[in-house]
Amino acid sequence: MKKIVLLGYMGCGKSTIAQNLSKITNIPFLDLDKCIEKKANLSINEIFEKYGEIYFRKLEHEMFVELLQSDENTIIGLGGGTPCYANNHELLQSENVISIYLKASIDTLYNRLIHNKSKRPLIANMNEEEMREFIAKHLFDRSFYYNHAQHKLGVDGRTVEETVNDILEILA
Ligand SMILES: Nc1ncnc2c1ncn2[C@@H]1O[C@H](COP(=O)(O)OP(=O)(O)OP(=O)(O)O)[C@@H](O)[C@H]1O
Ligand SMILES: O=C(O)C1=C[C@@H](O)[C@@H](O)[C@H](O)C1
Ligand SMILES: [Mg+2]
Repeated sequence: MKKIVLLGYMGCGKSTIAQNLSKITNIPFLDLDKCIEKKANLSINEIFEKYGEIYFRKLEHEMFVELLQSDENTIIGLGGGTPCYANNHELLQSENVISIYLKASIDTLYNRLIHNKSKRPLIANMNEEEMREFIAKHLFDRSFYYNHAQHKLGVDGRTVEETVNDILEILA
């Protein structure tokens, strides 16, 4: 069964794009962060606070493998860090997977995340200057893993509809 896997940095639009793609294609969408929250019965913030990031990464890997093994066609929106831990980046190239990196610039990410950081524990407590520098360095470190995706789509200046259409072209 095919899995359409969307990946990229926090705020690149994985959840938003996946929801819209799901409506058009009628393929169910599963958000990895939400699946982890449901299984743990805790928010991502609570998992980080109570058990730490390493434990979160373990749950994240297990849930990613579980979602890939289901025998349904699904759209999976990864967490921002998912490809960068365990061997998750290798799973992006599995046979039944179509993986798509939603590639956003530092400016796009900063402008989106500055208004929307409270539910993202890695940046929740940063001021504006710290956040810009953090995103720049972090994106650089993570790009190696994101670039294991089979397809890359630039999302700067693109509307949700345009990006969804770009994905439909990849799937055609
Ligand atoms: N053209 C666009 N495409 C996608 N999202 C957009 C766009 N313009 C604005 N946004 C907004 O960017 C924000 C971040 O998007 P979203 O939460 O989908 O990102 P994410 O990649 O799922 O982040 P996270 O990894 O933290 O879950 C949302 O508030 C969304 O509405
Ligand atoms: O970029 C990251 O490492 C994260 C992104 C979010 O989707 C969550 O998975 C969590 O907040 C960690
Ligand atoms: Mg999301």
